Amino acid sequence: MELVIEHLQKYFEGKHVLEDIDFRFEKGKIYGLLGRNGAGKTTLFNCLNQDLPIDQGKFYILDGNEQRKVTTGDIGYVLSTPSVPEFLTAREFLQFFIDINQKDIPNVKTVDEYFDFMGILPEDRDRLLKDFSHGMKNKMQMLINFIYNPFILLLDEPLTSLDVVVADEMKKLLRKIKDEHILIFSTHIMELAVDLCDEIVLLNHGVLSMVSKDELSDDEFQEKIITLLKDESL
Ligand SMILES: Nc1ncnc2c1ncn2[C@@H]1O[C@H](COP(=O)(O)OP(=O)(O)OP(=O)(O)O)[C@@H](O)[C@H]1O
Repeated sequence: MELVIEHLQKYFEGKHVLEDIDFRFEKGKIYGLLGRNGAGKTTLFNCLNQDLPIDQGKFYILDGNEQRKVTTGDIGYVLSTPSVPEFLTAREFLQFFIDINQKDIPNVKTVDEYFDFMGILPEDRDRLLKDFSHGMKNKMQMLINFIYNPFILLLDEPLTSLDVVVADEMKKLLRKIKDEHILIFSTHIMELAVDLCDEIVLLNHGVLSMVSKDELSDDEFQEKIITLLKDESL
């Protein structure tokens, strides 16, 4: 299965942010999306998640020879600024999420099993989410996405605010689930992208392009990416 994007364009008040996104994301891979500040990574995610209307082009899922629309159930989106209902406790939020999505969640576990899985401490489980740190809110967001298990997961700088232990667990988890998913991961941390991702994709001047690693070492590959981003910004 593939996520196919054809000639997608997005403007904001005359600013042409996404000029011609034409790309195929394949199941079974983690894609690292790199681009300079303001390149349009979040805008692309918002378009794919159908939070923003696109101005031109289309995107769809290709399953064998069958094309089908991307539905909201196909996509999970972990935002860089986590958005959680602050007036609920972690337990209330998770229970509510499970209740309303029960029919779409295979092998539902107990709320505490999910908290254990995500490393959310017992003393935090009944606290209001408004008192959670940025990283803890991020963990809650990641958790509901892992539970819902959408085919495509868009991750907008998700590991940046997690502590090193959780970030490492998340990396392992992403590697574990990648065979059945398309994972697109935006980050400014080059080492993370090179370490975690199967493919590096650059967004620059409104266009996506894949960077081939060839026979390069990790260090040489990182140099190549920086050079490309610098050159293309001229
Ligand atoms: N709702 C909006 N209205 C107007 N302009 C917007 C809107 N959202 C984004 N933009 C503009 O689109 C461009 C791309 O923004 P976007 O947030 O997608 O970039 P990014 O690659 O995610 O950046 P960063 O790496 O800094 O987070 C920027 O110039 C931004 O100002």
